[in-house]
Order: sequence, then C-alpha cells, then structure tokens
Amino acid sequence: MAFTLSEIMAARRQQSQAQAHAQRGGRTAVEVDEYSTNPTQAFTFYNINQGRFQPPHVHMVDPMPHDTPKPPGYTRFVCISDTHSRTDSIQMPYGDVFIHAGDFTELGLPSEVKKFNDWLGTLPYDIKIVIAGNHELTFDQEFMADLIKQDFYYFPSASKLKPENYENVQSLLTNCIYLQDSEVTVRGFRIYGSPWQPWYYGWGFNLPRGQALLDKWNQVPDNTDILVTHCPPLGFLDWVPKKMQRVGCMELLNTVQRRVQPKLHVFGHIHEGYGMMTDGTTTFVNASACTVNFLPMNAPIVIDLPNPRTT
Ligand SMILES: Nc1nc2c(ncn2[C@@H]2O[C@H](COP(=O)(O)O)[C@@H](O)[C@H]2O)c(=O)[nH]1
Ligand SMILES: [Mn+2]
Ligand SMILES: [Mn+2]
Repeated sequence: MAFTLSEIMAARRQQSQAQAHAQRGGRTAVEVDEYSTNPTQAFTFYNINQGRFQPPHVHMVDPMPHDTPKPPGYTRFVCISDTHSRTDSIQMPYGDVFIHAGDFTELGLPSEVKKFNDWLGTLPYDIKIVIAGNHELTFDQEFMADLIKQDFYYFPSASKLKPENYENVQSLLTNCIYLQDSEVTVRGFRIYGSPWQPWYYGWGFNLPRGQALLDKWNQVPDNTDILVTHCPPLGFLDWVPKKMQRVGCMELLNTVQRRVQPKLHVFGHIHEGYGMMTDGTTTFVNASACTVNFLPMNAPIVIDLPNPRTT
C-alpha cells in the first residue's frame, strides 16, 4: 500500500501537534480522521509511519488466571461480552464488579432479555453493569421504528414483536445497571457505557464511520476510568481473519488514546478478537464469550484495578 509524501508529512505533523499538546498537559479534541472510512488502510498507515501499534508500548497481555488472589485495596472486574443467549455452560469466576459489553441476546426479544436477567440474578457480584450491542434490536428505539416502516423486511423473525412488549425493554433488566450513553460511579470508578458500532448490515445501534460515531464518543467524559463499548477501537483486538480486515473504529481509538485515556476499555463484537492488550496507558479487553461460530467457548476475563483514592 503506497502513501504519498504529503500524506506522510500531514500525519507526522498531526502526531507532533498531538504530542506537543499532551506535553502541555492538555487533552486533544478529537477530529474525524482522514482514514476513518478504511480502517485496514488506517492501521497500515499509522503502523508504518508512526509505529502506533508497535511494541514496547503496544502488546498482547496474558489474561490473569481466575484463581489469582486479589491484592488488598484492589477491585476485581469480571468482563464478558457476546454471550448471545448462551450462558448455561459459562463458568463465572470470583470478582466484585461484572461488566457485560453487549450482544447478550440474538435479536433482543423480550423472552431473551428476561432469560438473561434471570441469569444475572444468579451471579454473586456486588455490581453488575450491562450495555447493549447490535443484536439487542429492541433497545434501539429508532431502529425498531424503521423496521416497522419496512414491514420487518430485513429481520422477519422479529415481526411477531408488538411495540407494547418492547417499548420498555430496558425495564426487564432489573438485576443490573444498564448503561446507554450514560455513566455510573461504583467503588470510586467512573464507568461509561455506549452500544454504538460502525455500520455493518444494518443491525441495531449501527452508525456510519466518521462524524456520526465521533458524536457518540464525544459524549464520554474526559475523566472516565472504565469505558465499555460494544465495538473495538481500531487496531486493538479488531482483526477479522476471514476478511483479512481491521474493523475497529478509528474515532474510538483517537478518543481513547488522545482524550479520555481510561485505565480499562472493555468491548466485544468481533468474536475472533477475544483477548487482552495494552498501549501502556489503557488495558484493552475484548471479552467475547462466543467464538465466530457462536459457541460460548471463551472464559470471562478478570482484571484487578487499584481502588481510586477518595479524598
Ligand atoms: N468484516 C466485518 N465483520 C464484522 C463486522 N461486525 C461484525 N463482524 C463479524 O460478525 C461476527 C459477529 O458479530 P455480531 O455482532 O453479529 O455478533 C464478528 O465476530 C465478525 O466476524 C464488521 O464491521 N466488519
Ligand atoms: Mn456478537
Ligand atoms: Mn456485535
């Protein structure tokens, strides 16, 4: 893949401006990236010209064994995602705070949501945080209104749904804190959750790459400790082998690295990307429980974070 000299110079200028700004202690306002609509090209360009995804800062991290003792003064987060109504065989480890990063159903049917909520009720964690993903169709009110207008053309299996059965679908989640472009502070950690992802076959919470998604990420407060999104950022656990593509969101990456800099970013969506990485500032967790064949084979990922000082 060839880049022109002016493209390389522009990217270097952008990088040095961001570094200078960061050195002044400021956090950069994120703008739409010129490679936003082609994430595979963006990855290649920024990797070759800026070493943006290279060691020593960027590397894989081995998930912690579930029987590791928790150090005093730490909170243990149990991260999971993409369970797709297949929770029966999943062994849940010890922990304090449960985080589910979306796709807990296949279609967001109220029956599936109730089953998921019942499962949540059996889990022993102090706090349980859940966001939606593209499969939670009924949680996306605008999506459902459009689907009805199209007479359920794209999702005929959802056609039996009646609006009165899903209008308040969030209220079925009685055993967790549900976040949708919103935040909660637990044990001193500021946690923000958002379900949006780059458009892919017109599912729920799909948005075009670029400004539309950046508008959502711009709602994340600067001092967020833990960011939960359904989709990955570009370059972190976002590789789709069968398409040989990077599919993470460029604007999400820039928001995480240039502005918010959370301690932990939990997501899923790309089942093949299950695992853990770091860039030296943020730990990235793709917690997809299901494989690409929708088999719930991947264990929840646990991570200990030091409790924030409260003054
Ligand atoms: N090439 C792309 N593949 C994608 C994208 N989003 C999802 N996927 C693939 O689908 C599965 C399952 O996703 P789900 O949301 O239906 O559970 C995922 O593991 C990928 O293989 C995309 O934007 N581009
Ligand atoms: Mn999924
Ligand atoms: Mn998904």
